[in-house]
Amino acid sequence: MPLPTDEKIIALSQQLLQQFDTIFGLNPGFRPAHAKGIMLTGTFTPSAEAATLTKAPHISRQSTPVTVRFSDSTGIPLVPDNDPNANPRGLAIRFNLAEHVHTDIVCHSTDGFPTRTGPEFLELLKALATSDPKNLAGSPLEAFLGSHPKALAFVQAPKPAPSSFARESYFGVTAMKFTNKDGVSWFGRYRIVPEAGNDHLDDAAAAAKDPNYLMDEIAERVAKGPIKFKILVQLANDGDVVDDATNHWPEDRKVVELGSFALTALVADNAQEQQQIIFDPIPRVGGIEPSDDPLLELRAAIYLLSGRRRRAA
Ligand code: HEM
Repeated sequence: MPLPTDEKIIALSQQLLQQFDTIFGLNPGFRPAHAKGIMLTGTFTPSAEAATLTKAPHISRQSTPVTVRFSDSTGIPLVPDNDPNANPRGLAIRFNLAEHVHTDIVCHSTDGFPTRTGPEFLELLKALATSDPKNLAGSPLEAFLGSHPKALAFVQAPKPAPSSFARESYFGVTAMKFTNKDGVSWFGRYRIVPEAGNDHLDDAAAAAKDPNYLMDEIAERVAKGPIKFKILVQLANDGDVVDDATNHWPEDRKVVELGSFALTALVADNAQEQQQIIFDPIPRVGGIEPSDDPLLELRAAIYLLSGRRRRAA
């Protein structure tokens, strides 16, 4: 996971990290976003049709060990799981191909993102830091959302709390370019879908939950049996915009099943492993390349810089 050499990306990454620190405070050893989480291990099995889409190594093997991290939003390590700001939830998946060789998927539970670029996202964070969410009239946040309809749509999109991390769907949001062994390529976006089905709580039911209900529930669930998800890829048609995380493709687009994974255990030394692992939004594996979406290289730099800081804490 190399750091980009582009100094503008590094400078913007540092500014974004600083802005998260301003909003959530400094919490050494924790992530500045998606701070509260839990890690599990399991196995990925490719589908029969996956090889038509990509020649990636985890698709040509019978199975691959995976490590996943479920998380709440915000940079607050003790955010209550039933705090409305804990949405969207995060899911990061690592396919362990060999010792120190891996490829990741990083996704969250809302299908989209508020801004197309990093500088715009920084503007949004700055507006957030200088506005009172309970009194938006005349605030910088109101001005930003008023002039950025996609950001407004993201903020207004329903984000109900799930009854379990295992009853939520997660979206890759940024498109990837998949290439099969014949050299044929498609752009696609990941969708991670729970075998148990989606199940969301209404506000009253969420408010009545324990502040640690999601972390506790997933530990209890995995002790009883495997937790399964399908990994799907929604494919772009020719002409669809493939470099803009705020742009949705119509629901009639073809969806291919890449495979499924079953989680079977909690990671031992969970807190220590969470501090160590740094997920990478860029796949860095043959057969799956990043699209030109400007968020990808920026996020790869930020997650690495942030992860180094976390490890050193
Ligand atoms: C400019 C856009 C974005 C910025 C600045 C940003 C920032 C961050 C930062 C600073 C972290 C902590 C990384 C670490 O310390 O390891 C993080 C983690 C995370 N982000 Fe983003 N993010 C962005 C876009 C996205 C998008 C589009 C998604 C969903 C597709 C997403 C999902 C996640 C998830 C799931 C994690 C937790 C990963 C883990 O468990 O280690 N982020 N983000």
